[in-house]
Amino acid sequence: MNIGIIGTGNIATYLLEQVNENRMADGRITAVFGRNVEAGTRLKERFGMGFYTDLNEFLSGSIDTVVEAVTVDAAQLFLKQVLEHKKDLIVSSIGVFKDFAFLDELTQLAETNGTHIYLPSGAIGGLDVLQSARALGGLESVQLTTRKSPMSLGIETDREQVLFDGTAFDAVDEFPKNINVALVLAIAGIGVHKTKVRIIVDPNVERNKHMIAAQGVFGKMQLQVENTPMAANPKTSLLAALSILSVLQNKGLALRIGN
Ligand SMILES: NC(=O)C1=CN([C@@H]2O[C@H](COP(=O)(O)OP(=O)(O)OC[C@H]3O[C@@H](n4cnc5c(N)ncnc54)[C@H](O)[C@@H]3O)[C@@H](O)[C@H]2O)C=CC1
Ligand SMILES: O=C([O-])CC(=O)C(=O)O
Repeated sequence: MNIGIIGTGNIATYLLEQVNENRMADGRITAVFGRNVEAGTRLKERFGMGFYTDLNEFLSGSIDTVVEAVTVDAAQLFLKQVLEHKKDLIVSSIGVFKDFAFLDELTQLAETNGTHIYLPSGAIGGLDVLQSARALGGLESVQLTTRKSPMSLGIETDREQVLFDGTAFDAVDEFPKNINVALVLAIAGIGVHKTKVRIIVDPNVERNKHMIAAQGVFGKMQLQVENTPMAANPKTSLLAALSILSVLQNKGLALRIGN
């Protein structure tokens, strides 16, 4: 598998280390697309992949799978072209699908072109439970409570405070770099308007905590993950980068675990 990455930041660098240096997936990152020439050149010198600032040139090469690791706004610009070039697509900035019509459009494009879109579980879990629970439409409520340090949220405060209490739809606009997990929950569960989100800044926590509570005909679920923030970008949890690596490791295997 020849892998391409869109982005030259924290997740991109982590994947280059794990895949190209440590050989932790059956494939190689052969191309990176980005706008930061200095960062791209540094990555090229260290990991030996091609670096492109022209998306068309990047997508015209021999890559078969593309990992998006930029931002919600940038993902909006690039994702469609990836599928038009008949590449499989793994998305990090899931907030880009706040408008489900865009996800539907991309899904149809993937179907037409015989490719696949992967939405990794990112910094959370429990997506298998939500999908099973909604299989016959009986999932009634999903609530995410995210608790992060001021540093992880990129703000300064010395007191615990609820920063946001509302729907996943509105959370994405206010916290686009922190709440991709709300969107993947909404997609796996009951949608952006019914999925409820609370974001709390807490100077007493070091880890990025996500508590998911769901209820329905199936019963109840409560799941809490306490994530190690990544050194290069504490807004991002290590588990999010690991979940992309896991998609790369499992891609194409005969055995699938979970639904
Ligand atoms: N699904 C999930 O659970 C999680 C998703 N994420 C998301 O993953 C994405 C990547 O995260 P990190 O690597 O930690 O972020 P980062 O901030 O370290 O890297 C983002 C990169 O995007 C590049 N970029 C921004 N706009 C661009 C544009 N228009 N064209 C080209 N490049 C552009 C920046 O130069 C930077 O290199 C972010 O959107 C983040 O919010 C992060 C954590 C969890
Ligand atoms: O990494 C995390 O803990 C969650 C996050 O930033 C996101 O969902 O965007």
